[in-house]
Amino acid sequence: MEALNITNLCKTYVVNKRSNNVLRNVNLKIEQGEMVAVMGPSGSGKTTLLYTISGMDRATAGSVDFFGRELTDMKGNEMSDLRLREMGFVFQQMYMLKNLSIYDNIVLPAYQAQAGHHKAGRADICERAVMLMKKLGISEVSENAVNEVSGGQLQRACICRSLINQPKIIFADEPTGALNKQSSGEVMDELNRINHEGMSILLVTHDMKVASRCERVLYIEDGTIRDEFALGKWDITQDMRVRERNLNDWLIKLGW
Ligand SMILES: Nc1ncnc2c1ncn2[C@@H]1O[C@H](COP(=O)(O)OP(=O)(O)OP(=O)(O)O)[C@@H](O)[C@H]1O
Repeated sequence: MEALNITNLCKTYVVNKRSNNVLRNVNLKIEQGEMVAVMGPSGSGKTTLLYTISGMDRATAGSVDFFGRELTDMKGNEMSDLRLREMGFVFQQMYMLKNLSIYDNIVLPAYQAQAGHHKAGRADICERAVMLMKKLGISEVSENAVNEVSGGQLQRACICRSLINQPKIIFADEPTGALNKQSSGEVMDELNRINHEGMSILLVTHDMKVASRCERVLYIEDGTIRDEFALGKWDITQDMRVRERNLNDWLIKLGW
């Protein structure tokens, strides 16, 4: 089944009466369980694509079918609700609330999703958070404040937060952009693991190492998908250097 079917997606920003056609007729399908990277030059529209697909920005034209539902004509509150319950987000700037512990940050979206309902589900939420923190190796910092953990731990906490409502897809915008090489590798190990468990992931990156762990890489230029490269699903037995080399050769041909 397709997680996303995007047809003729356009996004135009108007600033000081000047139009900037940032996305121009983007067509794209993402299968359920796929892990896809978006690369391309700075300003080519990568983040805009992620924001427009996920309804954080309104599309100017075109269609976004998300598991059989059209998103572009959804009302604002309906869209926010769907984002909260069915989409997970991981950003370069981690946007954690500084006055809350790591645990409280992780459970917050689940409490939001429960607002108006009775509190019986709180034990479930706690169980899910504990399980996720264990899985991502951050149990020991669960009560720490946001400024008392490393960048890698913080990003792993953000991944826990993105998963707390059991979404259908994860959107990640430069998830390793603020991390050193080792933490970046650890965060990607987790995203790969989550993907192997069936989660669909669409991520934006400038980093070839990150993209080479994805199944498919899209190259966006001037707001259109110029080309794509199928790497196949990564598994631990494959030589990452070969994937990186193949991806690098393709990117060089595109003038990256
Ligand atoms: N909210 C906005 N209002 C007006 N213009 C915007 C807005 N967001 C992005 N843009 C413009 O859209 C274009 C694409 O921006 P976008 O952030 O999508 O590029 P990108 O490919 O993600 O770039 P980078 O790799 O540098 O992060 C740029 O020209 C940018 O100035």
